[in-house]
Amino acid sequence: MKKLVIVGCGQLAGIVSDAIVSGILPDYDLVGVYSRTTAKAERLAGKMDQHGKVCKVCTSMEELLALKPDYLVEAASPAAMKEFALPALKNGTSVVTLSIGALADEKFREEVISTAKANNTRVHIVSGATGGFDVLRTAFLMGNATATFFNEKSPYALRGTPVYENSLLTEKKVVFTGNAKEAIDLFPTRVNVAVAASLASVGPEKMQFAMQSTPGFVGDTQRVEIKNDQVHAVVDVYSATPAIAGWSVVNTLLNITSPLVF
Ligand SMILES: NC(=O)C1=CN([C@@H]2O[C@H](COP(=O)(O)OP(=O)(O)OC[C@H]3O[C@@H](n4cnc5c(N)ncnc54)[C@H](O)[C@@H]3O)[C@@H](O)[C@H]2O)C=CC1
Ligand SMILES: O=C([O-])CC(=O)C(=O)O
Repeated sequence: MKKLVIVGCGQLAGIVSDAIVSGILPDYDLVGVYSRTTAKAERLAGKMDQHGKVCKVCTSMEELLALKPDYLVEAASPAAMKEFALPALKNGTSVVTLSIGALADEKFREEVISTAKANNTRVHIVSGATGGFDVLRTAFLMGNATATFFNEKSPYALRGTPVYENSLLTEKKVVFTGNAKEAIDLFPTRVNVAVAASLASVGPEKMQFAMQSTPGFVGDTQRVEIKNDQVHAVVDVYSATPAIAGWSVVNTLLNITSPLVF
């Protein structure tokens, strides 16, 4: 059995813990959880307890890592990923991350890579709200690739960001164009998906990114397009809710222990 812990006990973490309870991840014991709001970690651990599973509520990262987990699911935020990835990797704990935006910072990414190598650990980048990383990587490896990313969302999903204005409630507008690095700098918790697709292919600086706000739109469209001399591939995912990102963690955890790897 692999020892698993979760950092960040919100909506997506709940999908992972439900998968454990329902027996979809039989190779994992969820031994500990940690969240900034301890009540959320207690709620998640309480659910495990109801199903006869012992899961410790930790009040610090040190306490969580002292459980010597094999895998840590990061479902908190890119800021949390920046804070916790290196201590986890040094602890012998591999990281499965949703907050891939943290890795757009090249210096941090290089530190993560060297720390993982030195400690025989790995960072697993989940497909999140998109997918097709196999075809993106393959087309990139063939050479001469260019790639673009398009995200469509509701104006309500942009409240609290620098691009929000009331006119978005009635007018369709492309609110941002730039590269994936610039996008995550402007929307630090909302475009992890674009950074992930860029790391699988042309890199954060070379992935062209556009975000469109559409009145009345529900959910998200994430469309990645890659072209080289021979290949033109489009990965176009619409999702009514962010649940797909939580399920992509379940998929990655399954792949880690499966004899057949996708
Ligand atoms: N790769 C992808 O396609 C996607 C990635 N995400 C990422 O997944 C993360 C989790 O998403 P949700 O579950 O919807 O968010 P949420 O807001 O429901 O849950 C996040 C939880 O983490 C906790 N948290 C935040 N910072 C923390 C810290 N430094 N230490 C400990 N706990 C901390 C919060 O208190 C909260 O309980 C998001 O922040 C985002 O970065 C979300 C959607 C798609
Ligand atoms: O727009 C979305 O739903 C994807 C998202 O939150 C992210 O990539 O962080």
